[in-house]
Amino acid sequence: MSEQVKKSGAVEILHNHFPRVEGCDFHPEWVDEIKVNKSAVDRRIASLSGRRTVKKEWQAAWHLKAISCIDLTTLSGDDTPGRVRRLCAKARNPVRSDILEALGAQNLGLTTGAVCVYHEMIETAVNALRGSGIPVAAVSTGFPAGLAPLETRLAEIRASVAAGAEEIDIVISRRHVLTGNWQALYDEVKAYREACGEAHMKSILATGQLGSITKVAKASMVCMMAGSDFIKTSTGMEAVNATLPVSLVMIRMIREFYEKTGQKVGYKPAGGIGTAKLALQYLVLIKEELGDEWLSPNLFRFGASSLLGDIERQLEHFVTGRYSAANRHPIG
Ligand SMILES: O=C[C@H](O)COP(=O)(O)O
Repeated sequence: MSEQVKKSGAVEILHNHFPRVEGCDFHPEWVDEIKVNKSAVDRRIASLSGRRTVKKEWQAAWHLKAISCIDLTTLSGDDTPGRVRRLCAKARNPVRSDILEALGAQNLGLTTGAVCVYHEMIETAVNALRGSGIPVAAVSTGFPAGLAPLETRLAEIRASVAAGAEEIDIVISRRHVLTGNWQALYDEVKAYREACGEAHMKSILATGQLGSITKVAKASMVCMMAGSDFIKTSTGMEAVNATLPVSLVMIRMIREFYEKTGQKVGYKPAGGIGTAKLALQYLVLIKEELGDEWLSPNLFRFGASSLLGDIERQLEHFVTGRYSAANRHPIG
């Protein structure tokens, strides 16, 4: 492995051997005191691209790190066991062996962070990933709208855990945020957490539907109080999904929750993150705002269906000097 790739501590695969977030009692005053200065957020994000450029071996190392943090996702009405098996094969071997060898990274044990599917595909994914240590994440609670009856949503979580999902991505009821009913949001997420048992829970806020970034910040805080292991931006199916400004607001809430409780909550931007360049901007933001500890699959994931293909393409360019067609890097 090249010295820089090695020195960067590019990848550590620690699937799920990480304590659950406990959460805490509901503190309405923590929600009331939250205020977000939108222009300050926009200025901070505008300064991001000019502040740090990562080149050559360092860039390759960051790309490998990004891969280790991907929840490789397929959430489509026409998903088939065959597609899910191909996706799982890619999760096990995310980068072509000739590229890894050229990077000297063939012994890294590189995999994606998880594979993310609908409930019906859990069994296929669990079988295809057996022995790899890669967890299966299942979207749940009536994903993406979350408007099934509460008992149905809770039963879906329990069924997905019983089927072998180690991570459950729940969707919150957006109406609780839009009407400012923070107690109802807390109760809902806490009930989801209980239904998850030992499975890790990621709470999807659907930020593009919450009306304002102040509401995003407040909803983030409530979801963490209720015991979310991760907070996640989007289902990938809203009109607006993950953005850097929204991410800054959410990770500052993660920092604030850590300062208040000592509990480390993970972050998962999802939806529309399809290029290696954008992925690196997210990693820089995490590094600068939360520090290196959060740059690990235990505390950071990308929810993405096509990002891996672009990163592999950039890695191939790094080792060969040539760009290949995107269709030479199929995902599933
Ligand atoms: O959570 C994952 C998203 O649904 C994936 O979104 P994407 O297809 O835009 O990468």
